[in-house]
Amino acid sequence: MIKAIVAGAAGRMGTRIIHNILNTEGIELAAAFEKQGSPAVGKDVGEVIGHSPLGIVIEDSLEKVIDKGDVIIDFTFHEASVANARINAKYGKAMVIGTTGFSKEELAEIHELARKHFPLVQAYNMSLGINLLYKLVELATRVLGEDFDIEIVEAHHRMKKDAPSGTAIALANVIAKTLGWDESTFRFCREGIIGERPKKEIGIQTIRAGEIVGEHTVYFAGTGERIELTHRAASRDTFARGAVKAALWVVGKEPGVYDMHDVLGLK
Ligand SMILES: NC(=O)C1=CN([C@@H]2O[C@H](COP(=O)(O)OP(=O)(O)OC[C@H]3O[C@@H](n4cnc5c(N)ncnc54)[C@H](OP(=O)(O)O)[C@@H]3O)[C@@H](O)[C@H]2O)C=CC1
Ligand SMILES: O=C(O)C1=N[C@H](C(=O)O)C[C@H](O)C1
Repeated sequence: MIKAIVAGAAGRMGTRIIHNILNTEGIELAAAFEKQGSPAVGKDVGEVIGHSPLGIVIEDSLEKVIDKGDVIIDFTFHEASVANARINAKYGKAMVIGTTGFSKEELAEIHELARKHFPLVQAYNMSLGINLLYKLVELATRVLGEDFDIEIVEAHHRMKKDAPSGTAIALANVIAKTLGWDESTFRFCREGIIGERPKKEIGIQTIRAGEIVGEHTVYFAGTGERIELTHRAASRDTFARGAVKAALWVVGKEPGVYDMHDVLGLK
């Protein structure tokens, strides 16, 4: 039985990840923690996530619980995930990180720590559908190439702290890599007299509204025709299921950086 430690246990994703762990064979909740000072600290995790009591109290740091688990599942905040990866480098537990909003330096540090000290699944989107969408977008980009204008639109709930979404950035990276372009072609917003659209540009636009769980559309617009590839997440359980699958997969792997394509056998 794999023992999981959940970071950000009272958060939107942490809550759904714990429910999914409780409903999945082969994995159990060993511990949960939250940010220092969170009202959830000291409470039974079951009470916090809307479940019957589980006999596990939410702690306020990874260090206090890390000995109890085989894998840490972290969907928190960029700085918190970096701090947790640093702590875990001393223990070598498997890790699943779904957090978004990292700077390049932060992500590079997490990957470097993982390559040396622990197996890590890191992905900005753990749903099966989005991971298939990456493949479909790669194919469409290859076929339609530079003749079509490519734009990404992402929409999320009003509580989301980072923009654009990690998934939108990942989609832009798939497109850029396929075309042999780099990040200088990413165009994050437009305003004013912007002139005609350059050919070598990937637009990335953000909507923040209400309770939208997560939507991504990639437009391929050419002369006389347009293709739109859209993924809509209807519930956070789609991401949580992926995270639990990743946790089951990553325990026992060699130190290194893996993604959901490894987990889902899409490589
Ligand atoms: N990869 C994927 O498939 C998905 C990724 N995400 C990403 O996951 C992250 C979390 O999203 P979401 O659950 O909506 O956000 P929430 O803000 O609801 O949850 C994050 C939780 O982590 C807590 N937290 C912050 N710092 C720490 C810390 N140092 N130690 C422990 N807990 C901490 C927060 O506490 P407090 O509120 O007190 O700050 C909060 O309870 C985001 O980056 C989001 O983009 C989301 C969905 C899917
Ligand atoms: O914050 C969210 O909610 C989500 N964040 C991820 C991202 O930034 O790509 C994935 C998902 O769309 C939900």
